[in-house]
Amino acid sequence: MTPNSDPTVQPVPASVVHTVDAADATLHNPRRAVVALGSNLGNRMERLQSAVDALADTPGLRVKAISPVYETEPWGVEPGSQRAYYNAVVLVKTTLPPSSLLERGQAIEEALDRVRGAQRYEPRPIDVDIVTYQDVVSDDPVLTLPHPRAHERAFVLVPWHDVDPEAEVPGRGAVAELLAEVGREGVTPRTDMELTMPD
Ligand SMILES: Nc1ncnc2c1ncn2[C@@H]1O[C@H](COP(=O)(O)OP(=O)(O)OP(=O)(O)O)[C@@H](O)[C@H]1O
Ligand SMILES: Nc1nc2c(c(=O)[nH]1)N=C(CO)CN2
Repeated sequence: MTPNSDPTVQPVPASVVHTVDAADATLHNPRRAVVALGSNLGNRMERLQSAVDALADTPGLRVKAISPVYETEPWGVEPGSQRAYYNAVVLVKTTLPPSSLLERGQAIEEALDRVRGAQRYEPRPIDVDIVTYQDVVSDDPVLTLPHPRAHERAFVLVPWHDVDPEAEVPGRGAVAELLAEVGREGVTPRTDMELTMPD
């Protein structure tokens, strides 16, 4: 049969070819993302591990590294007003676009009993923040990249530096340098605890 002899076969518009090719490229081209986890309500370690398990269980996402766990002083609230957080950072590779990664993080928060209160920085059983997605820089308030406060948070920089000492915060500089500026105060390693990669 000659290419156009079947009248039911329509030519594929160039825009569709382009979109499909782009999606295909994404499938073969996973992106690096950094996800920060925090918990200061309920069983903090159990929540962090459940969040790691749920991330690892996400189609199109692979967990590449899990940082040590740190016990950290609550940031951004009156000293002594909240229980300490446990924090960790997870490096992932994913074919999900940034918006889907954010949605997945929020679905994990909900599944682990996170209820959004009226006040900022309320205690929470789990927080899943997208710290970076490849080198993307965006000021969209729904998903700001890199996370707008990550560069000033020792509870993010310390565990991130452990798993990727060469890391950079796009537009802000090297994690090692940012960490030297911020310092490690209030961020204590919990060497008695370890998050594990699910089987
Ligand atoms: N990089 C990001 N990661 C996660 N959420 C983000 C990001 N950028 C913007 N957001 C938006 O921030 C909103 C509030 O998120 P959340 O309640 O987790 O904030 P928070 O953890 O209390 O504070 P912070 O953002 O300072 O860590 C979310 O609904 C989300 O749309
Ligand atoms: N130590 C610590 N402090 C915080 C944290 C956190 O994860 N760790 N998360 C916050 C809101 O995202 C506010 N303050």
